[in-house]
Order: sequence, then structure tokens, then C-alpha cells
Amino acid sequence: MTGLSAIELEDVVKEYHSHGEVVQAVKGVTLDVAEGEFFSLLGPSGCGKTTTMRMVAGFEAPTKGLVRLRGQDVTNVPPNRRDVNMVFQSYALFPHMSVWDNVAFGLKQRRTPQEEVRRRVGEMLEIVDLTGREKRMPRELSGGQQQRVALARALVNRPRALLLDEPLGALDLKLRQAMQIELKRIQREVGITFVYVTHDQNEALTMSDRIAVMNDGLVEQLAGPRELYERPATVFVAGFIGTSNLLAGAATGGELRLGGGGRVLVPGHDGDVTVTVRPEKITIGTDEPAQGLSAVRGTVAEVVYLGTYNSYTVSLADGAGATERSEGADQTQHHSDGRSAARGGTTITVFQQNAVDATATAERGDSVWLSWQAQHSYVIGS
Ligand SMILES: Nc1ncnc2c1ncn2[C@@H]1O[C@H](COP(=O)(O)OP(=O)(O)OP(=O)(O)O)[C@@H](O)[C@H]1O
Repeated sequence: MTGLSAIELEDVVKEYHSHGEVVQAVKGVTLDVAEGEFFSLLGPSGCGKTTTMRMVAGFEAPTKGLVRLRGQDVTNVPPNRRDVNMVFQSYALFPHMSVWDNVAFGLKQRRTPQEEVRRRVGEMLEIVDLTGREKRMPRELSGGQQQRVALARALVNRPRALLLDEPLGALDLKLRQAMQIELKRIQREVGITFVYVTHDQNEALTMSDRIAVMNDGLVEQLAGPRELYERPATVFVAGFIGTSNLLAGAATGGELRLGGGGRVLVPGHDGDVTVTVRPEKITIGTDEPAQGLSAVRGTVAEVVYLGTYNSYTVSLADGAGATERSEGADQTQHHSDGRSAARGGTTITVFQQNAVDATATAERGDSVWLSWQAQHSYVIGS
């Protein structure tokens, strides 16, 4: 370790001029990626992930700001003179070349001695677990195998950093999950910095050391998976990473009072707060919870059996409009955007693990109490 960051972006802006309009794809991104780190850019479609990545690779020049690789300003250096390699979702292998020749191509182009080519290609195929398939043609391989050839072809050049733009996007879910584990293993083994673009939060959480969550051309939060989940910096991050419940209002004396006798404990906070609480931290029951716990009352609007857990949607008894809402089930199944909770009849999602001793606690229409410990209320932005 040299102490230098592998990649640094300093207040990078990218504007496109399209049909007489200026589109700001990236609005001022500052971040650094450590040497050997698995770093992800995560965000919804159109938030500027790919544009950011293309500026690191050198395919796009920033309108403003600086790009540094290992401390060196490369803002105006062309892609082929940057020590990075990029793997795209559409990983075009040469269809008329064998696996071996596809991987060896770059080295041969650079007139690497034959013996070295043989050694490095052999090593790389072993790392991506394709030894024995050297003679196959791309069409004789599965999607996952083709993707591993593309990876080997990029890694064999020993770039200092590998940029991957949704490389698993074309694979089905099972294969994608297997490849996520593989990619992480390969990255650990080769020790190269990986920067990974994805809109899939599970993918980012599975593999990354750190994640920059992007929204509308900006980084909303840059942190490790646990921190993003436990301490989201913004309402957007809380909703984008997993499912979250949001409760907003004015707190007095460290307590947010809700209609219907509800209270949310936010020790040390006063004034307007937005609180997030994760569905798995909440207990559902019929007895009134003890003092010292956050407690809210409501009616079960929906129960969904999801195998390893049950998901309850509970409409809070918090005054106007707190009736059953049919959107509740959607909110549960589609990893809520979190925003619906603050409107009208508030709904809360609760996940209850189907552990060995679990029994269904409540049914649709039941009047219930929800409770959770003070430490599980996280005040956003605090
Ligand atoms: N060449 C271009 N000309 C004009 N606008 C562009 C151009 N490239 C990107 N944009 C716009 O910039 C914004 C960011 O695009 P970008 O491809 O970086 O997003 P993304 O987060 O990678 O999205 P996706 O996940 O859909 O690939 C979008 O609004 C897009 O329409």
C-alpha cells in the first residue's frame, strides 16, 4: 500500500448538449477509491453511474473537475494511456476465436513473449475456473462462462483497476448470484481495484467494501454496506437500500407522539425529525408494549407469507385516513421507496422471521401493537 488512492474524482461535472438543451448527467461528484478495494456505484437508472465510470476510464471528458489515478491527474489523458480496463454488460468476445485465443489476444498484440503468454493465460483461466475449456468457442459456453472469459481477458493485462458496468445484467438471477460470489473471490485473489456499476442493491451489498449511492447526478452517501443499511444519510438511501419505514413529525423531549397513543423514542432529539426503522426490528403483538419501547397501534392490512419470513402491512391508527390501504402489499414486495409511509394513513411494514418456534402472530383485520427498541429508530441525517 502506498497510501495513494487508486482513483479520485474531485467535484466532477458532466454536461451533455442534446437538442439545444443542457443535460447535467453528473452534477459534482467527489469520491476516492482505495487501492485493492471493491467499490460500487449504485443507483437507479439515469442517475449518472455509467457517465461517472466512463470519465474514470477516459471515454468521456469531464465538463468540470479532476480525475486522478494513483495521485496523478489524468483528466486529459486518453483511455489507452490510463492503467484501467473496462468490462461492459455486452462483453463481445471474438466469436471465431477459442477461449484461449480470446484471453491471449491483448498480450499477443503487445508482442509479449510466447512463454509468458502461455503462463499468464493459463493462470488466468485457472482463476476464473475455465481450465480444460481452452479450446471451446464462445458459442459453446454458457452466459456465465462467457462472462468469465471476458473477465479473464481484461484481467490478463493486469490493469491497476478494473471497471465493470453491469457485467452480470444479461444473466438470469441464479447465475447472477453465483457470479457475484465468484467475482468477489476473483477480486480477492488478484488484489486489483474493482469499480462496479449496478442498479441492484443486493448485488452491491453482496460484493462491495464500499458503495457510493447515486441519485440524480450526485452521491447521496458513500459508506460500507452495513453503515448504509443501519445509518442511511438521506430518505432516498433509506428507501433504496432494503425496505424501510419512515415516520416524520416534531419531537419533544426525545419523543415523537403519534395519534392513537403511539410514541417513537428518539433520545436526544427535539424538533422536526424523520425517523427510519427497519421491518425486521419491529415486534408485532396484541399486548400493550412496556414503557421504554417505541410503540404504535394499528390494524393489519395485509399478511404475506414469503417462506423464510412473514411480511405484515399495518395501517397505523394515527387519525385521518388511517384505514386499510391496498398499496400496502406492493410496498412490502417491491422494496418500498419509503416515501409512501409519511403520507395520509401511515403504513408500517414488519418482517417476522419464520423461526422454528414461530407462530403466525396476527391476521388481516387484527388490531395490533408494534414495538421496537429506541436504538432501532434511526433519525435520518443525524
Ligand atoms: N451522450 C449523451 N447525451 C445526452 N444525454 C446523455 C448522454 N449520455 C447520458 N445522458 C443522460 O445523462 C443521464 C445519466 O446517464 P447514465 O448513463 O450515466 O446513467 P446510469 O445511472 O448509468 O443509468 P443506467 O443504469 O440506465 O445505465 C441520463 O439522464 C442520460 O439520459
